[in-house]
Amino acid sequence: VDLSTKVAGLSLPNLLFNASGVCCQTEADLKLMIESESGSLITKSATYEYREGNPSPRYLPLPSGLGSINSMGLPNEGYEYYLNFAKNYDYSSKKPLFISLSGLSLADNVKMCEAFVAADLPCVLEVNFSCPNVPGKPQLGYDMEAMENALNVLAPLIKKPFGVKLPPYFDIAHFDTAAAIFNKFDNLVYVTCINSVGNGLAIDFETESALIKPKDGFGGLGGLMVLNTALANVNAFYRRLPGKQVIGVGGVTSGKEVFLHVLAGASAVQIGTTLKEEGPTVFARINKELTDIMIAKGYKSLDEFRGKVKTL
Ligand SMILES: O=C(O)c1[nH]c(=O)[nH]c(=O)c1Cl
Repeated sequence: VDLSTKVAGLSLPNLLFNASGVCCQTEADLKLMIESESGSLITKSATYEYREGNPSPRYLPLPSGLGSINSMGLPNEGYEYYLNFAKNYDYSSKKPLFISLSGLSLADNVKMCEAFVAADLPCVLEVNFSCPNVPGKPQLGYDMEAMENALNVLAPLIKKPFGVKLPPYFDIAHFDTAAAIFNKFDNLVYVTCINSVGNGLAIDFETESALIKPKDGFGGLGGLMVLNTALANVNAFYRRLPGKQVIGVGGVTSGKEVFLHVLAGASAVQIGTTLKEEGPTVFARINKELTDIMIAKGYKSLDEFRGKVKTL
């Protein structure tokens, strides 16, 4: 069976890669991704300056096994580190490169995009709209006016095809409003759904304490528990963004959830919590599981069932 796919004009030998933030902060992490059976790789969201991030514990798998919680606080090496990585990347390799940018202000996003545009590299830029915005204001992805203003500045600046990373939405009117904004930008060629489900709280029964240190224990939720929200966001934007693509992420533990993400409309599928817990061998395992599922169901390629989720 053929697990290859195209996203933003890039050809991926298979549809799987890392969720931004997992196994992608340092060159050592990114080397593990290059050596893995993933079809691509994306860097940790970059800010203009290096960031240490929040105090630990700041990421934990949940005792229930149903997912994870994190309040990393955007730890990253600073955008020039990833620009340098992108300049030295072997673009003749079969794995295309995605770069995630998450400026703490529109001005920072502009400066970082200008630097990448000036370098004119084959990697694809993805702007993270789930990034913390002005304190006291909602994250960019939940401020529709601010999101449109940012795209009015960044889309023309980036010029080439690019993508955005979106928080989960939970209201049909929000899917409609967000999609109407994205449809105004021709070079916004894909959306990645979903980022973690924001501001969950994990409490330990024995110690009666929050599990993570930052933000009184509040953090983004990932893993199997967010699968159905992820599938809804993938399918909602698949239906609303004709001519654009969706990268699905959220809740992937096996080939089965990858199959569901593609049924919902995903062109590629990212793995976060399960990659963090299992390591990069997860890609070989899940590619095999998906292959077995496709053989059992009689599909030879992803196109045969992409977006074909039935309704009753
Ligand atoms: O705390 C983080 O670094 C973080 N954590 C997430 O779950 N999603 C993000 O986009 C970011 Cl930027």
